[in-house]
Amino acid sequence: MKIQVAIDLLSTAEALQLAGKVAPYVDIIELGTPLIKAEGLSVITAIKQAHPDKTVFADMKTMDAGELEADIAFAAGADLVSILGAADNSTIAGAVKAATERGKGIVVDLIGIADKPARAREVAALGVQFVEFHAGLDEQAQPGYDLDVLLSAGTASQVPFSVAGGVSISTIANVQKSGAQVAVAGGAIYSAADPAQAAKELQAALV
Ligand SMILES: O=C(CO)[C@H](O)[C@H](O)COP(=O)(O)O
Repeated sequence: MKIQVAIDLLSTAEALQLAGKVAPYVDIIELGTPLIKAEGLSVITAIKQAHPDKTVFADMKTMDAGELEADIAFAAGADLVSILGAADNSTIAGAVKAATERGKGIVVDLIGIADKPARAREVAALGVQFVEFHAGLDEQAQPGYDLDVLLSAGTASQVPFSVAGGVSISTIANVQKSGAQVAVAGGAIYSAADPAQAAKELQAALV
């Protein structure tokens, strides 16, 4: 299983600093949606230039104009771009077209989707690289939030998937057992007193 650090900070300087600390322990560096909105596509270029050996994930959360939005993120240096699972299939297909032309990949984010396994199977058939089983920050903050529900849905989908939704050192073993290809960790790394140590411990917890 790969580890993806989600950088939900708000400046390129902070993102570069964090990425510099944790890069040795992660496979994928994600530029979070708030970061891209705050800094623009230039943050993607800055991170890719600093870490050309890492997969750079632009969390665009695109809902429309899939081909155009994916293409501008790829042109800026992204290797993977997220499109929302709630988008029309034509939006996802357009993004996959842009990815294919550039030799890159699309990840569909199932945030807000009720029947995640069913939608995962539909979008997998459109040629996406993997599907993200995702409970967003607001959903995680609600009482009764349970990551295991997300993990069970991922396993049931029988398609290549990642998991995002409060993944931490106490849950990463269960994420791996679920069969996920990628564990996404944001706050567990960027809010840690020592982000490099936190990322190192997540990596060391993998079997
Ligand atoms: O995409 C996101 C929010 O929409 C986050 O990056 C994702 O949820 C991972 O962060 P955390 O591990 O803190 O939940």
